[in-house]
Amino acid sequence: MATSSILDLGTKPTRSVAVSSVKELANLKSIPSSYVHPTMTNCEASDSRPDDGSIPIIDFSLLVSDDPDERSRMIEELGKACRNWGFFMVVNHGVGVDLMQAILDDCNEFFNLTTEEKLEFQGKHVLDPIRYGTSFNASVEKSYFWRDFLKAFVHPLFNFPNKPPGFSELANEYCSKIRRLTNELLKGISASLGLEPSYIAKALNLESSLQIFITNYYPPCPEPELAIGIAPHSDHGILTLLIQNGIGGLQIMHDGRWVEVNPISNSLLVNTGDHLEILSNGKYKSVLHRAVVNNKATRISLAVADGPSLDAIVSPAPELLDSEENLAKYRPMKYKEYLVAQQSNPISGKSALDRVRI
Ligand SMILES: O=C(O)CCC(=O)C(=O)O
Ligand SMILES: [Fe+2]
Repeated sequence: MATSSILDLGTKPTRSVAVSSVKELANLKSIPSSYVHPTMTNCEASDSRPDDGSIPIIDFSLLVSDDPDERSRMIEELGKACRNWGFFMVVNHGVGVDLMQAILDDCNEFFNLTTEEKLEFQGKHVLDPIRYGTSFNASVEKSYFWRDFLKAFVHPLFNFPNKPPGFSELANEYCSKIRRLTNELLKGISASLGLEPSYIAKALNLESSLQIFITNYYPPCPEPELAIGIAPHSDHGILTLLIQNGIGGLQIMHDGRWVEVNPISNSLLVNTGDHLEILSNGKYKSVLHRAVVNNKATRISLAVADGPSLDAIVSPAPELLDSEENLAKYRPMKYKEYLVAQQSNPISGKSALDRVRI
């Protein structure tokens, strides 16, 4: 058994307890001290407000409609959502409800495999194409997240665990649909920036886009107010499309406050990533988000993140720059290097972007 995801819990008795997943901790009465998260003990930073219905909603069927007026209206809405929120819900997206339910069921089945079976998929390096693990990057973290995860690079090459039976086939189907949807959303987003619809796809070489399947497992936590499922961060790619098993927990930062996301049923939740911020020269900022935990029910989420090709060197679109008011705010960097840096360090807000910020 490799040591990288065996956590030393720092419990009071001197003998430390090693676990390879939080699923194994779900029966505790209190959380080990190593799971008390600093962002949660600071009341001001942990305070959140309910979603009051103001999160933008994008009707995908209108974005691809034959009616040019409907399309322009949705492109405008998409631009506003990216500029003001970095987050929106997509409805009428054409990804079947049955498929969404089935893939979430399979994610649950994966986490129900024995520890030994799951550890077969434990990656050792952040670029390993399949990685099962716990927390975020347990080898560099001081306090752990109440979260187990499976990450798989599913495009341009499809890598996936071979169990439970049928999971891989279903994931392939789901991720292809999400990729098509993402590409259409990016056409609209390009247009909303005043660029050719295919601009982003060409600039970031999306034919070989890195698509990552990330499923998160947050079991009930005995002291949810002290622990965090995943600490505040932005995603490194362009867009992430997320679904969940009906249990809430995702929060996004908006106007300086955490907003609890209450998804419209069967919608897909979309957030903008760091590489859209870089390409748009800061017009569309990546959104800070986090997942909180509860003491009642297991939450499962599935985030499918699309990013540039690993070899793409990304910089602000020259069409959005000039020599006066719109100087470049980010330095060019190869996506692969950005990804390794972000994933190798403890997660910390939007600190990965600081490496390229001018
Ligand atoms: O579980 C969630 O709602 C958020 C997960 C997330 O932010 C991530 O996997 O990057
Ligand atoms: Fe995220």
